[in-house]
Amino acid sequence: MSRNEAEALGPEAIRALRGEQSRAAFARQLGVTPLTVYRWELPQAAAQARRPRGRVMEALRQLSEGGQPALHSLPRPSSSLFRQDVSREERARLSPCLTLLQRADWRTAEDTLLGLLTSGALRTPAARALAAGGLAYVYRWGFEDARRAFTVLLPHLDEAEAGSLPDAAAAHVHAMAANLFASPDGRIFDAGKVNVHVARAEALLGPHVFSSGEVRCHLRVAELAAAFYLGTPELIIRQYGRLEEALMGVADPTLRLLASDGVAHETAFRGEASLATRRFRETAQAAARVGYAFLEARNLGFLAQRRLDEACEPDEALGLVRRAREVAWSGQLPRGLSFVFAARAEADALMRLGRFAEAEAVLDQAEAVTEELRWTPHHLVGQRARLLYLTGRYADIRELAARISRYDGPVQQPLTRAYGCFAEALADWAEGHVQRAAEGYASAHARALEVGGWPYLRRDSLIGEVGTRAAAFQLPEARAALRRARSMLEQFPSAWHTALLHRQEGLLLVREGRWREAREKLEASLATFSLAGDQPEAALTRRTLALTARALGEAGTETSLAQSEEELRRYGVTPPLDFNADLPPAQEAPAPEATPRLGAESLVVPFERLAVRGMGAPLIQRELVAVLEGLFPGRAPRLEELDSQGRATPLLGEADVLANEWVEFGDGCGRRLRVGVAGPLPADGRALLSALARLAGFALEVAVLRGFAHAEPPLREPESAPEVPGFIAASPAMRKLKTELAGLSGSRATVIVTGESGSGKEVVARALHQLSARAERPYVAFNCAAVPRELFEGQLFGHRRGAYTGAATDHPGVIRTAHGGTLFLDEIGELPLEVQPKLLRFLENGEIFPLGETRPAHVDVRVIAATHRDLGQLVREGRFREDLYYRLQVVPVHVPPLRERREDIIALARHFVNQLSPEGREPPQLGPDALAALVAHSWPGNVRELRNVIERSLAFGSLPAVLGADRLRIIG
Ligand SMILES: Nc1ncnc2c1ncn2[C@@H]1O[C@H](COP(=O)(O)OP(=O)(O)OP(=O)(O)O)[C@@H](O)[C@H]1O
Repeated sequence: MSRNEAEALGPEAIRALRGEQSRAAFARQLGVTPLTVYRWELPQAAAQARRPRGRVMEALRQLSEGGQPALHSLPRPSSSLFRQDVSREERARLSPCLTLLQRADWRTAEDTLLGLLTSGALRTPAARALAAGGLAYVYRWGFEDARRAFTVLLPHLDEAEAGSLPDAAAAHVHAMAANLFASPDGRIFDAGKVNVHVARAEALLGPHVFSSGEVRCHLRVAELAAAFYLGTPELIIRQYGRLEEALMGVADPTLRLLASDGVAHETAFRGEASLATRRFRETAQAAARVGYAFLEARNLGFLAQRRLDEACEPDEALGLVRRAREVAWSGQLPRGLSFVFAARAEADALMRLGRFAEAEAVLDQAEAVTEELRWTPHHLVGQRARLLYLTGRYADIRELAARISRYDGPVQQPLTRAYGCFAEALADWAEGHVQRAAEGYASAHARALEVGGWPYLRRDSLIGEVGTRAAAFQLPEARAALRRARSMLEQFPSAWHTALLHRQEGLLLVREGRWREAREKLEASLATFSLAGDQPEAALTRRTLALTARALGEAGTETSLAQSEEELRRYGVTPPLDFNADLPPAQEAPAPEATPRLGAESLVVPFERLAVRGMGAPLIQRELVAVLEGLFPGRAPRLEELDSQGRATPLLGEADVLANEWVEFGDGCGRRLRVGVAGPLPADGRALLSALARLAGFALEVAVLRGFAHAEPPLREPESAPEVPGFIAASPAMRKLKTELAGLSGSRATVIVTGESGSGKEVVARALHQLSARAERPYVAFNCAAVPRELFEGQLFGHRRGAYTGAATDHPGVIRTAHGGTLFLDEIGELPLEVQPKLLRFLENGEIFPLGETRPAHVDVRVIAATHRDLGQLVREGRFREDLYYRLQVVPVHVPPLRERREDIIALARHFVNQLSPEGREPPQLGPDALAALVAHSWPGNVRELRNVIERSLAFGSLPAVLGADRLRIIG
């Protein structure tokens, strides 16, 4: 290379070549570190200044000639990069710290790292950042203290953002930051920032970054935690399996433990309850072996809750929580959200033993922690409300409800309000306002669904709704709630909740006049509560049972009633209102006509047939019907699937014979089925039908567990996505999209809608608004491509009169106009570069600076952006800011092109024909040839093109009765 060329690439030339790119981006392009670029740009005389040499110089020269650097000819980044950035001495000092972290020896690691950072022994920025990252790791994962961790990491995060750290160190810092922003602490938690830092770290990761497998695993841990704390099931589902996959490349034992904790939660969320229990147990045990107190305690708390759901003895759960307290929370570690979860299990266990005062003290402690963390109080509402209910403090439940509904903290606000609604319903129920209580439970359920599906609140609300609807004599509604509650319990099983549901069902059966079946349910409830060691609830069920027996005119009921009430008094439980007290005494239907008795031996062969392993679901269903045909000849057995409203879809059997003896059952994955025969059946015939249906239910569940049937547990009932007027979604892809939109309706998360031009992005945005809790507030659409650059900022953020030439009046700006509602930013890719940081700021903290105003304005707006362009490409071209890009990607929604969802074509065409036909005239039918032509076309202009075709066909000539293919004139 000539001397001239070398001189041409002095600091100035390099800065010019870099242009608007960050040092990190420029360095990545050349395969060097940002520090190297920084040194190239120093004045030649500076001590640290360097000049590019060799193949890097060659690449720079290609760049300066307008070409792309031939990256393959550059030295591949290698682990030596780390050697360059951190001196040999520093490495020797840092490496033992890594070992300490891997051994979960937090105290020594803290001492050593603090010593290194304060002694001045680490001089390079990379070494200091790595040490600080390690210390933050100690605080976050060793001591569950995200705030302290943050303070340590923050200065280095700034360096990483500024591009002044080498890639490897910056990747580590971003990964740690992602984990901190995913911490359950109301002052810190920010899912958008998690996204940003995950993306930054990922962009920097490469084979040259030491322990990149570990960093990736950390990123997955952060993403999963953020999804959980944000509480959006769609986001959680998106993470399924990713953490486990990332774990495969990890050797670090501490990190493996941390990740297995996340995997256990994911398993629980998927409804694989027993596997989740096993994972919590294994993680707790493994953490105990290495002396990792925080993780042991945390998993013991979850294990205790799982065991309570599985109906273990409360003493066992208390033992688990006691151990958790011993290892972590008797002064050793600060109390974070893990403490709250453990305390919740503890309070639950204590209440089962009737130790209400102790339970209350535990709940008080836990509540103090949530307040300190500025975290949502909803985790404790269920336990607190139940405690108040059992001890007869109904006014306090109302007070609790009001307090929860007022919660205005930063996390899961709508969900917390839904819990408030739940507590209010309980207060109504306790005071006998059954109708209002039923509505309250229904509304808590609906809100939980709206804000992302929350299964546990839905389960509890549905159980409450069964009893209250029954008490209010709304029997079909009670049945519908029962069906949905059972389906929820199959996906999120809990023996204790099943016992509660049985009791509610008992109440419903009484109201339906089916007293004997009610007794059976109540006995089942009693047995399960006793199994779960819940003495007060068992006593309550015993009392209900005694009341039922009394109504049936049985002898000795007064004694058992008195005994159960005495037992309740001993525990300090106030007996609730007896909702059946005003019913007339039971009058059971006469015994059906005598038919031959069915003995136990008649069960053997049917059981054998149904219990054959290896059958898939369709075979089991057929076998069930065949078995019933054999057992009940001439009674035309049928099998049907039910939706939550009780609407039946026939699956098997003769549809034209009336079946009137039905038994409902579940397939263990949320589907409700029913099997019926023409009745009436004798009592033992009905018992046999029930037994076979149950067995078939188990067989179906086993088939699913063994992988003989495909079962994606439905996360919400299929009818949960309500209709949106004018939004056509006939294809499976669009129906799924609509369900997703309904799931997102309660969150404020920014949504980005992508899809080809004319595919319906704006329609999707509008539907999302209409489905959301903001539906009654403004929806404002703003097309970024339609506004001249110079007016852009004023139009978006508002301006005062005279703020710039031409601003003749005050303008509130579209953001303020949308306050409380939704802002749709169409063609976001056209957003001028200079406006992008301002929009980013608004997305991050809801603050805008209108032109000409001195103070920022706070606005509550949910932003939906849309683009038909490849934003990633715009980022690479430097036309769209990377940070804004990641900020927008919190919830991406893709609208497929029309050619990929042909099932929508006819539905859309009919919709447009109806919409565009002149008013007062009968819209024409689409002829068969027209339908065929519509379906055959490839629709490059998507739905817009389809709309235009229909519009054109209606515009010319008189309106025919049938629109034929000739009138459509599809072009192309
Ligand atoms: N699912 C749908 N149901 C009813 N109408 C639809 C649907 N999808 C699209 N349309 C109609 O098709 C036309 C184009 O839709 P829209 O403007 O939402 O597309 P877009 O993807 O935002 O287009 P662009 O990228 O050009 O802005 C509109 O008239 C809209 O009403």
